[in-house]
Order: sequence, then structure tokens, then C-alpha cells
Amino acid sequence: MFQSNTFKDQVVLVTGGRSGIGFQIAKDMLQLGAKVIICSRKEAPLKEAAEKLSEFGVVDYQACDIRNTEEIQALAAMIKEKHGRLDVLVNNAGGQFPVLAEYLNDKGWNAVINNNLNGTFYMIREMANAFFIPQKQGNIVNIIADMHRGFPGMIHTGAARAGVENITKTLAQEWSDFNIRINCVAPGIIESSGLDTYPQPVQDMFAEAKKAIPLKRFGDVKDISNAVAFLASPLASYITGISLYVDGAQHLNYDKMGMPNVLKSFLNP
Ligand SMILES: CCCCCCCCC/C=C/C(=O)SCCNC(=O)CCNC(=O)[C@H](O)C(C)(C)COP(=O)(O)OP(=O)(O)OC[C@H]1O[C@@H](n2cnc3c(N)ncnc32)[C@H](O)[C@@H]1OP(=O)(O)O
Ligand SMILES: NC(=O)C1=CN([C@@H]2O[C@H](COP(=O)(O)OP(=O)(O)OC[C@H]3O[C@@H](n4cnc5c(N)ncnc54)[C@H](OP(=O)(O)O)[C@@H]3O)[C@@H](O)[C@H]2O)C=CC1
Repeated sequence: MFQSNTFKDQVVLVTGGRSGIGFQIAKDMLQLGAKVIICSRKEAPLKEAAEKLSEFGVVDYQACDIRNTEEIQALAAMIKEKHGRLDVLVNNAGGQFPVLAEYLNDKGWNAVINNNLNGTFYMIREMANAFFIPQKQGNIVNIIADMHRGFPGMIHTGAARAGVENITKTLAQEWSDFNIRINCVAPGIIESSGLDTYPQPVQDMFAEAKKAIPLKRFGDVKDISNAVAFLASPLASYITGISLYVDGAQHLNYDKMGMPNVLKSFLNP
């Protein structure tokens, strides 16, 4: 258990904090003493999530598409006005869809690269310039995915998340002079709202998929938020530039649940 004052008076931004994993990260941060800002694209569910989270502490929200630099700058301005600083950035916003590489068109490829790679970089750059570099203090945790051995069935996200992992290694070195730590959390398959977005044949595979995970279960959102809290906390003060796989050792197991075969069985382009 973390002490309830672990993040006391720290200001934490969680992208995609309206749902699933991001919501749990925001809730935990509030319960550990932080002031939290959540952002995502859809204003109405964002507001609703902020209302729920306000039970646990001080929470602000602002609609922001991480692919849009102007919207990110407006978010930074709001945070500066309300809080004057930012201590932790959790890049959780993202998503993709299952597809076989040969059927993925430019638009679909670009949509996922823009979201998961470009959007994450824009957010890191803007928040570092607005807060972390001038403060000479900052902490970034990037949620990536289990793409250790490639990502059959989701080539776009595998490439994007590998890019974020490499950004993390680069900035752990470039920005060490600014006392900025940056790490990744790589979730395996997590029981969250995100899984509902997968087509039924993929969901039908999930029970079978658990057998291929050494710990024989999917993770839950708390497994991820615990890892994020650890990496963002002083307990991890000598850790930067790493990826922490929170996946029941799934990344050591090459069999991606036979997913390409499942996709071939229902994809009919
Ligand atoms: C297999 C292994 C499983 C493995 C099993 C499970 C592994 C779990 C690991 C990971 C789990 C998670 O991440 S769970 C989290 C999942 N959550 C999400 O994915 C939610 C957020 N997702 C999104 O917002 C979207 O998927 C994303 C594409 C990234 C962004 O969308 P945009 O709004 O930018 O773009 P859109 O307008 O929707 O789409 C742009 C184009 O992308 C393509 N496109 C978009 N959605 C598409 C779809 N469902 N199927 C085909 N193509 C699609 C089309 O070409 C679209 O153009 P048109 O044709 O012209 O429209
Ligand atoms: N669940 C799982 O098994 C795994 C999840 N992940 C990753 O973890 C993260 C959270 O996933 P999870 O909670 O399960 O899924 P959700 O779909 O519930 O969460 C995705 C969140 O990101 C937001 N978002 C997406 N695109 C953008 C954007 N361009 N700008 C701002 N916000 C955006 C969404 O809000 P809105 O639509 O309103 O913008 C939503 O709140 C995602 O990056 C996901 O890919 C990685 C591995 C496994």
C-alpha cells in the first residue's frame, strides 16, 4: 500500500482519464493526495467522470485531443492558471483496432500512429516546455502495450508503442539534466472498457487467451494503476527509461493467442 500522502499537493495530468485504466489512475492519484486533471476528446463523458472523481479530491477536466498541439497548449494554460505547476504526466490516451497488415490502408495506419505515437510525443513536448523543463522537475509515465515480440493483428499500435518506448529511452537521457524521469508501463490484456471495443470474434477468443498467459488471468485496471503510482512516486526515484511489463509474463510467450488466424476467420475485406 502507498501512503495516503504519497502525492500530496502534487499536480497530476492523466490523458484519457475519463474511462477504464485512466479513470483508475486518476482515482488512485486523488486518493494518494494529488490534484488531478483529466482530458479526453469527448466532453460529456469527461465531465461525468470528473464529477465521479470529485468525491475523492480536487479534479479538473478539459476536452483535449492529444493529436492537436493547440488544444494541448490550451490545456497547459488552464493547468498553469489553476495550479501554477505540473508534477506528473500520465500518457494513457490511445487506442487502435484489430486488422491484418495487408488490409490496413493509409488512413487507418495514420489514425493509429497519430494517436498513439504523435499524440503522445506532442503531449510530452508541450508539458515539458510549459512545466517540467522550467521547473527542473517532472515525471512522465507512458502507457504502451505488450509489443515486446511484435504485435500480430495490430501492427500499427505495435509500431506506435515501440516508438513511444524509444522516445522514453531517449528522453531519460536528454532530459536527465532537468531532473525529469520518464518510464513506460506495458499492460498485457486488462479487463477494462477498452476491451469492449473489440469485435465479438476477438472477444470470444479471450477465455482461450487466458490459458496462454503464464499467470492464467487478465489484469485489472488496479494492476496498471499500481504500477503507474510506483513509477511516479519517490519509491522509483532511481528508475528512468524503463518499460515495466504488467502482463502476467505474457510478453515472454510468443503465442499471441493465434490472433492472426482469428482475424482471418472473420475479416472479409
Ligand atoms: C488482434 C489482436 C487483438 C488482441 C486482443 C486484445 C489486446 C489488448 C491490447 C490492447 C487493448 C487496448 O488498447 S483497449 C483500448 C481500446 N480503446 C480504443 O481503441 C478506443 C480509442 N480508439 C480510437 O479512438 C480509434 O480506434 C482510433 C483509430 C485510434 C482513432 O480513431 P479516429 O477518430 O482518429 O479515426 P476514425 O475516424 O475512427 O478512423 C480513421 C480510420 O481508421 C480506420 N479504422 C478505424 N477504426 C477501425 C476499425 N474498427 N476497423 C477497421 N478500420 C478502422 C479506418 O480506415 C478509418 O477511416 P474510415 O474508414 O474512413 O472511417
Ligand atoms: N485494456 C487493455 O487491455 C490495454 C490497454 N492499453 C492502452 O491503455 C490505454 C487505456 O485503455 P483502456 O482504458 O483500456 O481503454 P479506453 O478505450 O477506455 O480508454 C482510452 C481513453 O483514451 C481517450 N483517448 C483516445 N484517443 C484520444 C485522443 N486522441 N485524445 C485524447 N484522448 C483520447 C479516450 O477518450 P475519448 O474517446 O473521449 O477521447 C479514452 O478515455 C490506451 O492507450 C490503451 O490502448 C494497452 C494495452 C492493453
